[in-house]
Amino acid sequence: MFVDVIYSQGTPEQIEKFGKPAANCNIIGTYAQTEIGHGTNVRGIETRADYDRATDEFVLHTPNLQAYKWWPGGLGHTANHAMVVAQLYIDGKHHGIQMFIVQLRDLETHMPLPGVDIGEIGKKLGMAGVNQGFLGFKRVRIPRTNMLMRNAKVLPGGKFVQSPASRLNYMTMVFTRCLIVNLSYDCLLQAATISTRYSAVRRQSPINSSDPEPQIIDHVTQQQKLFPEIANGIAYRITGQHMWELYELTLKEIANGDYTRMADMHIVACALKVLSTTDGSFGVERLRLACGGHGYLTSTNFSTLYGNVIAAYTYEGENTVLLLQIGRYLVKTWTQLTQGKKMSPLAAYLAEIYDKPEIAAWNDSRSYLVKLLQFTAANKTRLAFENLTNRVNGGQTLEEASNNTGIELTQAAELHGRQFVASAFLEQITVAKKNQRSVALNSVLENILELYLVQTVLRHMNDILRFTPISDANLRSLQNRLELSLKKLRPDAVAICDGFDYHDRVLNSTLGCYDGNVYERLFEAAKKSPLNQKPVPDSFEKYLKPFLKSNL
Ligand SMILES: CCCCCCCCCCCCC/C=C/C(=O)SCCNC(=O)CCNC(=O)[C@H](O)C(C)(C)COP(=O)(O)OP(=O)(O)OC[C@H]1O[C@@H](n2cnc3c(N)ncnc32)[C@H](O)[C@@H]1OP(=O)(O)O
Ligand SMILES: Cc1cc2nc3c(=O)[nH]c(=O)nc-3n(C[C@H](O)[C@H](O)[C@H](O)COP(=O)(O)OP(=O)(O)OC[C@H]3O[C@@H](n4cnc5c(N)ncnc54)[C@H](O)[C@@H]3O)c2cc1C
Repeated sequence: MFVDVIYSQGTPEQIEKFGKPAANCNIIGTYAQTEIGHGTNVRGIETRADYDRATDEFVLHTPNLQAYKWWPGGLGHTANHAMVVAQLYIDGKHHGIQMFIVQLRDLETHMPLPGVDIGEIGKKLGMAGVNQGFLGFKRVRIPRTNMLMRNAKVLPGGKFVQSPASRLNYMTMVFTRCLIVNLSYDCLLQAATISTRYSAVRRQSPINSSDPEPQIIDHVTQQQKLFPEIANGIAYRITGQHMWELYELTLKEIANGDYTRMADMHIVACALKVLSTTDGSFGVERLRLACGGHGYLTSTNFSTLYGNVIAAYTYEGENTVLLLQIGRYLVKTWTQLTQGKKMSPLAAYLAEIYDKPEIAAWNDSRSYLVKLLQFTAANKTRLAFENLTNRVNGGQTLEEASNNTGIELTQAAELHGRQFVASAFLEQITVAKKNQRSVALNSVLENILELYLVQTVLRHMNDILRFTPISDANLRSLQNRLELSLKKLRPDAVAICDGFDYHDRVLNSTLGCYDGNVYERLFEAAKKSPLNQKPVPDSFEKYLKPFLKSNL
């Protein structure tokens, strides 16, 4: 984030002075925005940067404990620089949040510089490899030229020049949200590889009592735990590529002074970050649970994967807050529809359904499943819009009405995200089929798409049933399609996971190794336990023996 924000929002001189050394790891920076008192509400942060005209410097100051930077990765003991997000004041006048490059530690001794109070924030649920830190400033001075000034500027003498687009300084958060989609599917597909390989090795509970114990992967309920997660991970891998293409296009247009795509890019990044971390977190846990007791051992590495992905549910925009951002966008879009305004491509489906508010008769096509999700998302948006409007008409401010409509707004937002992923996945697979020479690969990918769409529609059936005339026969056909797609995926499941090509060292799991020797690896890992280094632990003489002899 430190490198990205300099390259995307720094001047050429700042890129030369800080960006290149940071990219080369000659300096190590962190992105210090969150404070102990504020994370979501960026505009509420309290660290100050006051411009001193006499010395042409900024004075960075932490006015109180709540203003201490808290959480930035690497800040505790690794970084020697930080991109500090602070409120800018010139002659006491507030000019919003800006970004300031601050050196924190001596480059030779790594000692904190004068006025810098810095340290580590303590043990976490996961991400043991990252030292999160705290940071307080006592009137630390930095040159004026250390404020990122590609967009907003402070000229010598203190004249402030406004950024051409107010949210440009949020673009690094958008970039990181896109990165997090990669992180989420990566964790999910690693967990799917571990759990699928283990399910092909583990034998348990004969299906016919006269038969030998089958591989647990042949229990259909086990397939229902594993295969939808493989489909989810591939869905985010493929739609994530589409998201990155949008991101690169947005950057190109920003470089040409065109900021119009930023709003849609923000919403796409919010949607995919929320859905991929939500599905990634619950998917890793479901895959762990699919391994029975052994899944509870840390040697399986599920806890590391879970710790990594569940953190991303919160950081870079807590998921509920990002859903509310999408909800805000949906209400704004629906308002524009009532005013007859033109829609951007991201909202084209809303315009289509607004103009033609009935859904076509059921058919078994995959595109119909996408239509079901779009129709439901549009009607959830309509309902939220109507209830919010009634609240405003009843005298509430727009903000109060939005808060009171928050539940429906987040539900509409999730469905907006689901239809985005479903339609992008369908589109990408359709394109891939045309370009693909391998018929076998086509049928595997098509079956994964089928599984993804059917399970997503079944997951949201309570909302779909509210707005569409789905019959019992239609529901039965969906259940049959689910069971058929699981059955079709069964012979390819292990090969698909092998195709993700995770090395044993990366999976780092006693259950997920390529050779499938799980019991030997479980036992080998147990033997390495410190508690097994001698037959009688020290605690026997110290505690257990006196306990056994005592008369409680
Ligand atoms: C093998 C693969 C490996 C990959 C490895 C990848 C690893 C990745 C690891 C990443 C590690 C990251 C570690 C974590 C870092 C952090 O957490 S950094 C801190 C992150 N903090 C946040 O994200 C804070 C979240 N809060 C916000 O973003 C904002 O406060 C808000 C919620 C968006 C609200 O902002 P505010 O300024 O109050 O705006 P609003 O009043 O709500 O809306 C005003 C308009 O602005 C529009 N808008 C908001 N944000 C953006 C944006 N980013 N871009 C464009 N536009 C934006 C918003 O839509 C409103 O528009 P209108 O409705 O038209 O007015
Ligand atoms: C592992 C990890 C690494 C991190 N790394 C960094 C980093 O490198 N740099 C950095 O700057 N920060 C970092 N963060 C901080 C992270 O960005 C914040 O934790 C995150 O933005 C959430 O803010 P918060 O913690 O203040 O939670 P809060 O915003 O206080 O959220 C608490 C609850 O309040 C709710 N809430 C908040 N606002 C609203 C609203 N408007 N409407 C409805 N509900 C709301 C939330 O939904 C949530 O349920 C990291 C955090 C973690 C966990």
